[in-house]
Amino acid sequence: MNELLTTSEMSRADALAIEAGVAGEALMENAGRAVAAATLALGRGAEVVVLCGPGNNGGDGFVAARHLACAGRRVRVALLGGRDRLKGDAALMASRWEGPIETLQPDCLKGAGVVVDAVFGAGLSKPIEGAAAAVVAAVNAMTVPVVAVDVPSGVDGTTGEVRGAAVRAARTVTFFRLKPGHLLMPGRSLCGDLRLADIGIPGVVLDTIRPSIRANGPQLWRQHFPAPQADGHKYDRGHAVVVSGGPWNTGAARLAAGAALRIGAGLVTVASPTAALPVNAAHLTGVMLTEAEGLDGLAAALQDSRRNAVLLGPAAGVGEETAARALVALAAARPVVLDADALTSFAEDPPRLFEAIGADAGRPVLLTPHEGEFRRLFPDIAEAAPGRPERARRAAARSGAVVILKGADTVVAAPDGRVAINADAPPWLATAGSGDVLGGMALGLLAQGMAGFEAASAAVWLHGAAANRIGRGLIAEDLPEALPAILADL
Ligand SMILES: NC(=O)C1=CN([C@@H]2O[C@H](COP(=O)(O)OP(=O)(O)OC[C@H]3O[C@@H](n4cnc5c(N)ncnc54)[C@H](OP(=O)(O)O)[C@@H]3O)[C@@H](O)[C@H]2O)[C@@H](O)CC1
Ligand SMILES: Nc1ncnc2c1ncn2[C@@H]1O[C@H](COP(=O)(O)OP(=O)(O)O)[C@@H](O)[C@H]1O
Ligand SMILES: [K+]
Repeated sequence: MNELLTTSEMSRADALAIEAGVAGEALMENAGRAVAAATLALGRGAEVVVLCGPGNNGGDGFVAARHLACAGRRVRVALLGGRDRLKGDAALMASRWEGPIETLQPDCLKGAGVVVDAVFGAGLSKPIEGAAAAVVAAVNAMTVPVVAVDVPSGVDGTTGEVRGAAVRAARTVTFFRLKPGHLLMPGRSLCGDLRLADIGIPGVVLDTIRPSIRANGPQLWRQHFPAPQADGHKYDRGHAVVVSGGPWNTGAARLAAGAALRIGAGLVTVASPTAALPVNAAHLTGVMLTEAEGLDGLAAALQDSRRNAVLLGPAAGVGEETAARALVALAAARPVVLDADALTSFAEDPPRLFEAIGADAGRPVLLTPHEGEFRRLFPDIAEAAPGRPERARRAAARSGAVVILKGADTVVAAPDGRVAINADAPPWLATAGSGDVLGGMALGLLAQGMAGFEAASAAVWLHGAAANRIGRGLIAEDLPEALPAILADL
């Protein structure tokens, strides 16, 4: 059930269900009935105003209106555009609505105690303007609960972006499977409480559609998650290496190293420039320390093949020195996580990085950019691709790396096209050093042999889960400490 369907995949699901013998009319009837059921308890008997658009979303609205009226609610219906524009099942459902149909405009909302928003759903094809925009503004100025049908009108179901204007709903009822736009920002913040209704589309249609986007959660990677063996040795759980910045910039590497150890790497070593050895030594206990001065020093530290995964970037400094170190790490035939300054250091010449990744396509490389770092490495993709999942997917395909595009709605994409969207992280996770901890968590999972996409998705989810457990007041140092309880629950 963690598949997410783009709007075009959803219309394919609809068509395949109809091909398999389910009546389109029945799908719409079930959808509208589910909306009515989700609306009935709201507004304590107050009048419901159902706002219908010219397509099938409006058709669902007509069905909901009929069921609400049958259940004894006072209901008014307003339609955008003439009734003669309605086609197919939507026209049929409008004909089954026995009450009057008003013209959609802000005045229709007078006296409403609950609003059902059935203006636009999956068929949103352009920015909302004119009369529809005026109604959206009027709805959002009210304090009554709004139930959105499929998506809040104005939210793009595939990208979560607002086109022109969008309704802010208290509840959203969608059908068959969630859509990416329910989890991506700002869409997620406009949906309110999300409900998923079964409308009779058989699950087997997914075998044909093969959706590539999923909601991130343990279902996606639990079976790949490393479990310590009773007779295991610490070396069986990998030896992760985190490259430290200079003497004034060492904290980020230690945060990452602590997270790698907490998530189960058998050993973790900070590889430090000579001048930073004393400060690192003064702070490290379970994490080990080794000298890695300059490029030769790093290459020498990575000679030991038991050191089987490397993270570079946190507080590394932007410039040629860091870019060259990243190339040394990538040349050493083991999983690599590149974060922060290691990404920005390739802003002048991103293909140089992608070539080095491509030189050994067999091992996983993770890139962990936030939006700003992403734009520096993939400026054209950031400009042109519609929505964060597509941006991350194109970046992964181009770079050959798993891309973790960080934010409130972190997206993980693999070069083979798989995408996971994370929707559970709380806003207090945005705090100094939290990205370094995420890099360390991903590193620790790679060191334990987890595959790239699964390691990245698991790290992102556990990072958010740790933040939820800690609550407000979180600082980055707390995140690794919260992991044991979450791992125990997995
Ligand atoms: N698929 C399924 O399994 C099921 C789907 N179901 C329901 O169907 C919904 C999708 O229906 P849909 O495809 O008819 O699209 P919908 O959202 O009603 O809008 C299309 C109309 O709006 C118009 N329009 C668009 N944007 C506009 C704008 N900015 N400003 C002005 N006009 C604009 C657009 O005009 P056009 O683009 O043609 O010019 C067209 O007339 C889906 O969300 C779900 O609720 C359920 O019944 C159960 C089964
Ligand atoms: N509004 C938000 N809600 C939830 N998580 C967020 C939000 N904003 C940022 N994050 C997360 O916080 C972390 C910040 O990482 P990053 O940008 O690298 O910051 P830093 O460099 O300070 O560590 C990322 O994991 C990101 O996904
Ligand atoms: K809607």
